[in-house]
Order: sequence, then C-alpha cells, then structure tokens
Amino acid sequence: MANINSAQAVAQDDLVIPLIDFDQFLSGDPAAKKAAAEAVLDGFQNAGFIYLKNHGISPATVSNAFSHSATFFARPQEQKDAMAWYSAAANRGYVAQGREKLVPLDETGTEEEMRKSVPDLKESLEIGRDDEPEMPNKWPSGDQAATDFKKDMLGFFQTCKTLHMQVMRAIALGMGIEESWFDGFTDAGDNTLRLLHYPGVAKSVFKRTDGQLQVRAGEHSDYGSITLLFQDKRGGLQVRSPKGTFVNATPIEGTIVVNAGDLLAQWSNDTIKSTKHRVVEPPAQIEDDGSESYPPRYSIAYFCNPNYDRMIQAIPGTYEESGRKYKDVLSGEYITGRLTATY
Ligand SMILES: O=C(O)CCC(=O)C(=O)O
Ligand SMILES: [Fe+2]
Repeated sequence: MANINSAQAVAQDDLVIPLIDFDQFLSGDPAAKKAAAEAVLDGFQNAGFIYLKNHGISPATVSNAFSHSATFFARPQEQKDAMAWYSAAANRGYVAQGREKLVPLDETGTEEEMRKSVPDLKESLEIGRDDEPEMPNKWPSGDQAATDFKKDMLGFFQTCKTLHMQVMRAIALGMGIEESWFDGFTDAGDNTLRLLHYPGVAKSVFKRTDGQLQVRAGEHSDYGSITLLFQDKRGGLQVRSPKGTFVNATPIEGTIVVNAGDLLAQWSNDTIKSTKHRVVEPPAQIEDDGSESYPPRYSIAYFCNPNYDRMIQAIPGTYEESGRKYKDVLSGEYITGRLTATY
C-alpha cells in the first residue's frame, strides 16, 4: 500500500512538516486510520508541526469565522478597549497592540534580548469557554453583527474543541496507548480561541536601522497541548528549523497548521517537540506587488490545553523507569503561570 500520508507541506533545513489527510484518521479503515495516527505523531515528534487537510471543519465555517474577525477588528478602538483582557487566570478579552510581551522560554532570551524586543504589530481577541461566570468573555454588543459574532464564535469554539479531542486521539493511537486515553483531559474545553489581526503596515516599518528586528509576532513557543492555526493567504508565519533558521510555513488553502505546545512536550517527556515560531513580513514572492505597504493579515489560533484540573505526569510509554524529566504539574497552574509572565 502506498504511503497515503507522505506529502510534505514544508521541507527545508531539516525541517519537514507533513501534510496529513486527516479524513484517513476520522473515517478510514483501521489500517489507514493507524497510518494517519502514526503520521500525526511522527510530525509532532520530528517537527513539532503538522498541516491537516480534510480535517472536518468546512470551508464555509472557517471563512465565516474570518469574516467575523475582520468585522470585529474594524470596530472603533473605544469599543474594543472597553472589552480589555483582564487577567491571566481568565485569559479573555481584547489585547491591544503592544500589550503582550512574547519572550522565549529558554535562557537564550535574557535581558539583552528583552531590551532588544520591540512590540508586536498585532491586536487580538481571546475567547474562552463561556460557562464560567467568574471569568466572563468580553463580547461586542449593541448591534446585529455583535449578536451573530457571539453565536458563531461560540459555535466555532466547540467545533475546534472537537478537533482537539480527535487530534489527541490520533496521538494516542500513534503512541500505541488506548485511543481514548486523552479524552478525560480534553473534554472540559479549557481552551482559548484567539482572533488575530496584523494591521496593514508600511513596508519601511520592517527596515529598521537601529539593529532591532521588527516582526508581526515575536519568536515563541505555545504553552498548552496543541494549537490549531488557521491562516489567511498572506504568509509570514515561520517555524524554526533544527539548523536554527526560520523557514516559511507557507499557507495552503483548506489546511490547518497544528503545532504542539510546551505542556504536551513536557507531558510526552520531550518525545514531542514544541517548536518556536514567529510571524514576520510577508515573503517577497507573495506580496511583492510594488506597493509601499503590506495588506493586513488575519489568523485564528485555537490554543488547546489539558483540562485545568488535571495533573500532568508523563504519558505511559514515553519514559524509561526512573527517567521522567519533569515534575508533575497541574495543567491550569502551568498555563496560568505562563500567561502571567507574558502580559
Ligand atoms: O498568526 C500566526 O500565524 C501565528 C500566531 C501565533 O503563533 C500565536 O498567536 O501563538
Ligand atoms: Fe504561537
């Protein structure tokens, strides 16, 4: 049988990101399902990133989410400011340009790098599960678009929650443990739906003369289990290769880029990689139309986390006896701790 999952979305500088037909996992026969699950795990172990096609989320659903996002960010600044992000524990609300400070987790980014860092050229809206009254979401209000926005975003949140559960099932099957092993870690939906807007900007902004690198989103790794990333056609997302270079994660229509986060890396005793990535100006081949500015870029990141009340200890099969690299940690404490350091 030909390897149905051998396509590559990215292959450069030893970074190979597979393009996986997820329908083979969702509705293939047992052999196809197992092969797809192994491809998913292999991608997370080697690159920390995969692309999924035929993932079960319809193009209409995705484009509707993007169109709501554009409408939301076009609202007057004072409406958005009234919805401001208010705490790391909640991680909900509007984040204006310059508020988030992404810093690398490891020690390469010390003071020197922090001093050098310049604010990201982005704004975002974070949406959490909507059933925690003490940590309310912040919604626009007062018009029909606002009503539709809330309804559709909550629907999209649930759709993505389901895909999180399915991808974790693929990881479990790939690892050779019970396929449902993660279900009790993914059913609460302690996830964050983040709408991102990188405003249109003069090309000259990126040509700094003070030695600082101007980016749309600084180099970082994500915190949780996995992130589902929907990107538009603009490009600019880059993933760090084993050689230390940044490689373009070129948009492929209809796909979702999925990357493993730091907590999954830890949970897997570092058998899965949480790979650094960033967003820079669009690559020349996409946007070199001779104009003075880049158009806006929109993306939607769905940050998935293990249920906040679950203890994270190495997944069976990922460590030798007495070879666990990390102490047990409560999921919610870990994620909130990372967010506290970021804002
Ligand atoms: O906008 C993107 O493509 C990536 C965003 C991202 O990496 C993040 O928000 O964690
Ligand atoms: Fe990220």
